[in-house]
Amino acid sequence: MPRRQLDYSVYLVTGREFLPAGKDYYESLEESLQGGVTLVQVREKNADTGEFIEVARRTKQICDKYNVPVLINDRIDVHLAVGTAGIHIGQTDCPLPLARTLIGPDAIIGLSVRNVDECKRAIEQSADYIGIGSVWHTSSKDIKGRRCLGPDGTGEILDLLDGTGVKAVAIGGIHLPNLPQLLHGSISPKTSNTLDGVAVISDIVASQRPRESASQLREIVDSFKRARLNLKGQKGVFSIIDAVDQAALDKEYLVKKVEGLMRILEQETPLINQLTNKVVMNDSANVTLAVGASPIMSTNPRDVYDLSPAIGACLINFGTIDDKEGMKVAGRQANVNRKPLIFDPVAVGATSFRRENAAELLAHWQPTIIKGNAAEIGALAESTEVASRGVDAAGSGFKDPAAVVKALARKRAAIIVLTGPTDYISDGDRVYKVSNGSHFLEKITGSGCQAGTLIACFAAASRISYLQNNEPFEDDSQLVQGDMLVAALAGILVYTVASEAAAERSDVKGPGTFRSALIDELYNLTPEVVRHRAKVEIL
Ligand SMILES: Cc1ncc(COP(=O)(O)OP(=O)(O)O)c(N)n1
Ligand SMILES: Cc1nc(C(=O)O)sc1CCOP(=O)(O)O
Repeated sequence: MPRRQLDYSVYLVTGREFLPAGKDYYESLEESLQGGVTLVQVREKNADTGEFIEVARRTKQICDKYNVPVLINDRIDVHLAVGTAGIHIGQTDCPLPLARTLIGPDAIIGLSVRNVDECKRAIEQSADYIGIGSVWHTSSKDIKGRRCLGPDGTGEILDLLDGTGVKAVAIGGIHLPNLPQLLHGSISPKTSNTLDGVAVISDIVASQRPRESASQLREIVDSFKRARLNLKGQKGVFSIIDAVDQAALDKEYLVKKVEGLMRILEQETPLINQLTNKVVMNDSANVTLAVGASPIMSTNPRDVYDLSPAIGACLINFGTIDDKEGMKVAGRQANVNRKPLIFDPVAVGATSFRRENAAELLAHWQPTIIKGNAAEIGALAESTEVASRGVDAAGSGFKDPAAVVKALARKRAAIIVLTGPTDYISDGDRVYKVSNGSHFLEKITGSGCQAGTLIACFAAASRISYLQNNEPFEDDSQLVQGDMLVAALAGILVYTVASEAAAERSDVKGPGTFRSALIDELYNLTPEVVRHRAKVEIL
């Protein structure tokens, strides 16, 4: 007979040592169950056996009232003494096959997994579920010397579970503000497998109001699961929001969408916060104004925190990486406030310093759109193709650029924009190819950065368009609202079409005059010109 199925959605791991002063453990437990905790693990690191059994017994008594199963951390004897649903064991605890022999076929066994190899073993040994961790830094356990997996590392492990029946929760540093980031960022790149739930200690146990803490986590997990059910079969990361009939998805449809976004920018003037490099700051602010949006270049951590609710989108361009703390706060708050977050990882492959900083930022927040040239996208995709071929000016640097952007979009759960003489944009499902542009773009500094700025402007417009026109779609768990694939296309198309118009002007004699003409052409660009010139292919 198959073992009973548990609901892993919000998995409370207990920790009496983390209770706020004056809060009783059993009272906190009961409140968290009322908030919607679906599974409880009794974890006692300092109690002797008698005390552990007593705590587990009373915990089970309370959980039984709410029909919530209880598992025991590490101790098979305590599980047997209390008659709980099963155990959770770590890599250095009783080996799983032996534990299975001792506790019988009906009990649940969960196993901690820190990497792909441990996950393979857990599957071979028929674990019921795995606890993947630590996702982020945690103060609830000493994880010194261990690399935090981040959402993407979690997703790599989830890929192995698809079709195995083994369930998965993530653990370590999970709190309400980073939960949507984790759920989306861990969608597995190859199979689109997702977490079955999240395991937390401090977010609930250390709370003065565990009922509210549990219920807020539960709302987000439930909403995410409902959204994934609605999306069955769709692999794109953000196509969800503005899901369109595939038959309607032609160039005509896309250009019409871009035109609509251009009008919204002019009417609504969204504020775009740009943490960008010193070389391009002035031009980035000017192109923002030229398309109708409003620039602000704030980097101070306190300031970006306060600004976040008011902005339409946030751009993080880490050209000179002077303001990492501000970048961390701005990106995290963009996630928390569900604002589009555009990441331009300038020269990320060039030095280990840049690679490490990009990894740190990407573990801290979830970008909506990542824009880069071939070398940058190659570095993020961990591809050696561009480095070994050299970025040739006539191509993208990749043999199959469409496949690269598609795979990276799935890996990072973000829209990927690969810029170059031809631009490629993907959400992991669809790929758009844009062949507009001018050779002058390579002759001015910061053209890629300006493209990133315009993508941020149109992402803000797309969000506004969604809020004006659409029924809310599982808002609790969505990282952003609006069609971000079309937004990325709009940013690229408007920029490259304006560059063509600028290059054709008789007063443009070289890069200097081109630079000014480009701002003028962006300012004067009409939807009709975009329609007329657009060279967009749907691959
Ligand atoms: C759900 C879940 N996942 C992982 C762990 C960690 O277990 P373990 O590796 O045994 O470490 P300790 O909890 O014993 O410190 C867990 N407890 N629960
Ligand atoms: C018990 C535990 N195990 C981890 C692992 O990585 O295996 S992290 C962790 C602590 C989780 O606590 P919090 O939710 O407060 O971060």
